[in-house]
Amino acid sequence: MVRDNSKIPKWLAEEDAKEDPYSLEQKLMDYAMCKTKLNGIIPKNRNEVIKWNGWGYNDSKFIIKPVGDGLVAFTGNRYPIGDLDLPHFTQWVKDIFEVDINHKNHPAPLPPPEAYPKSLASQEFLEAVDKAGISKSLDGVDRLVRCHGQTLHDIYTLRFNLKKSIPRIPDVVVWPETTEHVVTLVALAERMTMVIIPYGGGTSVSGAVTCPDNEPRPIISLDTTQMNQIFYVDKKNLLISCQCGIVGQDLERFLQSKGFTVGHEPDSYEFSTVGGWVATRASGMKKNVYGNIEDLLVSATMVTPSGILHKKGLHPRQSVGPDFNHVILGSEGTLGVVTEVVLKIRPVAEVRKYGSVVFPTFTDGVNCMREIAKQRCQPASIRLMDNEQFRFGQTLKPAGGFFNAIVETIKKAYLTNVKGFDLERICVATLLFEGSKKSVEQQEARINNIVKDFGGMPAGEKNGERGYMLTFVIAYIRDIGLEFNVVAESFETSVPWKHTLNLCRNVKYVIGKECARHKVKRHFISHRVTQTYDSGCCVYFYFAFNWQGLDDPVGTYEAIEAAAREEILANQGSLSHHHGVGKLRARWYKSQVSELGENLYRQAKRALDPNNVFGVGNLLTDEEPPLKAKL
Ligand SMILES: Cc1cc2nc3c(=O)[nH]c(=O)nc-3n(C[C@H](O)[C@H](O)[C@H](O)COP(=O)(O)OP(=O)(O)OC[C@H]3O[C@@H](n4cnc5c(N)ncnc54)[C@H](O)[C@@H]3O)c2cc1C
Repeated sequence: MVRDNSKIPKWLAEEDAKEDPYSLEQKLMDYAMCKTKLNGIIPKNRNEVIKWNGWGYNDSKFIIKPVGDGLVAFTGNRYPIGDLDLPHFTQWVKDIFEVDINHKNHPAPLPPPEAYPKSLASQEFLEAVDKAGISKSLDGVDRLVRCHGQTLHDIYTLRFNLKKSIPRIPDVVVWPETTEHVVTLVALAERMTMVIIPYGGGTSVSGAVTCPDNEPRPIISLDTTQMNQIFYVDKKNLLISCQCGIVGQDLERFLQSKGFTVGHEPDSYEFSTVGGWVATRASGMKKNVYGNIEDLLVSATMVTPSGILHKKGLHPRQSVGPDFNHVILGSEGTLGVVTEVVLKIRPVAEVRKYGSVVFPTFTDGVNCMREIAKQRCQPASIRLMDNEQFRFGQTLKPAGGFFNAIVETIKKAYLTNVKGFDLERICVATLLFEGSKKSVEQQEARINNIVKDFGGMPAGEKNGERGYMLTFVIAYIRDIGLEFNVVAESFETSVPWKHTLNLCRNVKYVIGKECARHKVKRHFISHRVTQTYDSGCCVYFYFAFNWQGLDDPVGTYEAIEAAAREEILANQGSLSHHHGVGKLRARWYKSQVSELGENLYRQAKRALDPNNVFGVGNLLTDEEPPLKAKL
């Protein structure tokens, strides 16, 4: 950590310490402590730490050990299932997908240096970047690892299609460190007819950071990860001011060491950035206590080709016309670069406690979630898995039951007092409580009471903790699936309570029907309710299939997911609760916001970015003049 104590802001020095119980001296000390550039988890050479063609840390992955008929294990020691053999999971994979573990698809290696397309960036641009003191790279690998996010399409292309051709990759990568650097880059791009794609953690699952195939202009990948400075922590007003490239886990590590938290934990928070959260309208698992990103964002600075969009002051609320934070939120890299933000913080909770609850059926579980939301007593996080996901989760334990398996808990209870729990029908909610000891106890008691009314029963703390751990590990499964002919992806929506059960049932039905139509022999579809609100919830689907016998696995997957999305919309679900629109869902954008709404967005784009410097191609399916590339 490098400390910079030199610039204490004027406003802070000028404040009247006498009238303020939080003394000026203390403030100055806090400020000095906080003006900090973090040593972030993502280095410039991101592929040294993170997989370039898959999810997560290089040292963490599912592998098949040559034991017997093949045994799945998870490597590394970052997660609780690290370095463990997973015989139940091995069997599950064989049973569900009928995979042949002896037939492995080997992913393509990184192409050699001469294989990358020549950069289209002009000498004039490169010299201007050097002159401004901004770090840059023309290296093929640096460019390749930033041409994509985490969609199935992206990862499949990198693993299996590179041998045929290299997709459109950025022409140059730049690492600005300040808002001034970004202003310079945007001005250069505007003057030299270039495109900028802001690149944070690259965890997008909507195609939002993927380079548009047909972009003829030079593409700059503006990597924000070196913009990772904390400006200050304001303990009195409970705010943090920082740059946009800070990765979630770095932000939390820093803040928690000072006794605070933002509390925003999307499942990708190990790698996603603050700027990415704002640009995609992210939602964290603990939103019930801390809020979604739109609740946490007090102020944002966005550099656009037309100037800097930034609203004055750090007011708790304003009635000053439409809130332009909401033009920045969800802009998906199409309007400018978010360079700095002020977010709300909270003191770290005294107690963090997990829990789990079993229900006889998913319907009981959803009805209970609805009641808990109605009474507004949701813990920090509450998630309800369907039976398929519950059974799948059970397989991710080593032989001999290292974990306190939920099945054991239920069996014991079944034998003693609860009759009628069918392991083929039950569903499980995992809970995470945060707060004071007393408030957590009260919340838990209240929830357990409601749960009883819906035929549910508590299933222990360990099972809950395990459920949350699995959230992070599940993301690693797709990579090994791809090696054995299984494609997998998730998609999500938000839906009013009264349509939730129908939506879940109908989407599963449509997926089954579409799989049959596309001659998919073995598939897996599962859902969970991940967020709850007064008026509805977020439903998150996992879908995977064995692609044996199919010519175009990704095309087939996309066709089936599109049918599922149509069904979601027909069942009053939204286009997205938190993944965003990107390129994947752009075809439905107009239908969701109305023609006038889409036109309003286009006019905002024209006002902020008239020459389409931020021509990443999200939200809109076309690029009408004047958004069309000008060459
Ligand atoms: C395993 C996994 C789990 C996930 N779980 C969640 C979840 O629980 N909740 C959730 O909300 N999302 C989740 N996501 C989706 C994704 O992590 C979020 O969309 C996240 O907010 C993206 O942040 P990022 O820094 O990785 O952005 P990137 O992927 O780098 O970029 C996403 C978009 O934001 C733009 N962008 C990035 N930074 C800036 C900036 N500074 N200024 C302007 N535009 C910018 C990009 O141009 C792009 O359009 C998950 C994804 C994965 C792969």
